[in-house]
Amino acid sequence: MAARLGLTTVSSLGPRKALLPLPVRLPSLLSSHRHFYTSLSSPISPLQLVKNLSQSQVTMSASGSDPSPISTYEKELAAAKKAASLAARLCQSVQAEILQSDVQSKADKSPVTVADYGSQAIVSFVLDMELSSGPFSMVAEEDSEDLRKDSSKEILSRITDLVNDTLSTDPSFCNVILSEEGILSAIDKGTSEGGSSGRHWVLDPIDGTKGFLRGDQYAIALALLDEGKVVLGVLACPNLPLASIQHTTQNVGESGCLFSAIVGNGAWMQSLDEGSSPTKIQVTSTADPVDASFFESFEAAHSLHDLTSNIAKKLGVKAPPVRIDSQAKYGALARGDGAIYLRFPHKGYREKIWDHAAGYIVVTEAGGVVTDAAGNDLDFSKGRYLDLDTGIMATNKKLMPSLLVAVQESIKEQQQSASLL
Ligand SMILES: Nc1ncnc2c1ncn2[C@@H]1O[C@H](COP(=O)(O)O)[C@@H](OP(=O)(O)O)[C@H]1O
Ligand SMILES: [Mg+2]
Ligand SMILES: [Mg+2]
Ligand SMILES: [Mg+2]
Repeated sequence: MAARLGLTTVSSLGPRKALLPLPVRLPSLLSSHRHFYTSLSSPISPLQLVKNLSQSQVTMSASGSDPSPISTYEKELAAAKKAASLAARLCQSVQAEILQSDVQSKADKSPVTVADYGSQAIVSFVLDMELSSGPFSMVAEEDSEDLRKDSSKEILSRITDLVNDTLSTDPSFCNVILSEEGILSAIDKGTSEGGSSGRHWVLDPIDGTKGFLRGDQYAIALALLDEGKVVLGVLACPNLPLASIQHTTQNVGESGCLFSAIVGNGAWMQSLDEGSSPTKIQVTSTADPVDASFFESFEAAHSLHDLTSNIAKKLGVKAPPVRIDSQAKYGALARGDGAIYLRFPHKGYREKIWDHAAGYIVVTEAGGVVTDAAGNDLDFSKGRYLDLDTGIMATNKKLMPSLLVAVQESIKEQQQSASLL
């Protein structure tokens, strides 16, 4: 099985559109979006713009292999897929030519790139445009604080170009040009605290930034919370092979997967290519740990590899761990490439909801189970952080009881040996 999956071929974006000298004023019909624009590349009436947007919304039919029946969150799912796919397109163009100057360090020393910011701006903008009715709340990883500093002028200009270039590839947004202030305010729509009431989008614009920088796996992870529950999730994984990664150590064949799920409607996967159709996916049905293999973080700083290998040994797993970055692990698990995902961060680390919400619903709708180390369901209703016992594990329903025992025994042993030191 793949120990590390590499980079796929990526395409570059086309040339920037020239700006018209006179900004077009948008009437009150679009007032909530007005701050986004400096100008439009050709005159277009607001009504036409609204029509273009609604025509572009993809609706899923209940026929063939498509998900059925049409559910409550259908419109939101179409918007989420569109937003994540466009963000993936932006990320692919940056990963193709990643420059050291495009990388910044956040206050906590974690890396953030022009693609993290650009992806967040695109998703925020597209969701807001496609679902313009009602209040919009989003809990997202990035904010604009560092970008508003004088030292970030160049980087902000690059992000603005990237976002506009990417939007220009979509027929519904090809006449839209965002200003730098529009980019900053789109990013800052992600500052919600979430919680147990109302609807909140949850976004990780690039999950696995370290993998992204290495040219490995990453994901654009977008979910919707409704009254504190995850009801919809989309995971765009541009570098994940479409074929199973169970038996290969190489990144062979075509890559670019879009996973999606609506509560009660199963989990689905399709190619990130335009016009692809989703097919239903399911977790593996294996009940024998000897046949099982497990995923974990590539980064040892993100999960205790010693502890997870002890858990796997106790359970009877024979295969070595498959270490890949990001929530691509949840996607691969949901389609049965492996049987278990283990994540046991170092003491004191607090998990954030955007690192798990989309992966959680994709796996649970594929028939899997995701819990903390005590076997409790994950609670996404407590704000920006997950409030949980020790770690996170995901597997199928048959393996979960023995996995829980192995996890609890291993944790106890680890605590005992720590107390002897
Ligand atoms: N010390 C730590 N322990 C656990 N997770 C951590 C961590 N430091 C960062 N992370 C999280 O791990 C995520 C990546 O997970 P993975 O290891 O599965 O690729 C990061 O998401 P970002 O890349 O979005 O910042 C970040 O939120
Ligand atoms: Mg993340
Ligand atoms: Mg991230
Ligand atoms: Mg990060």
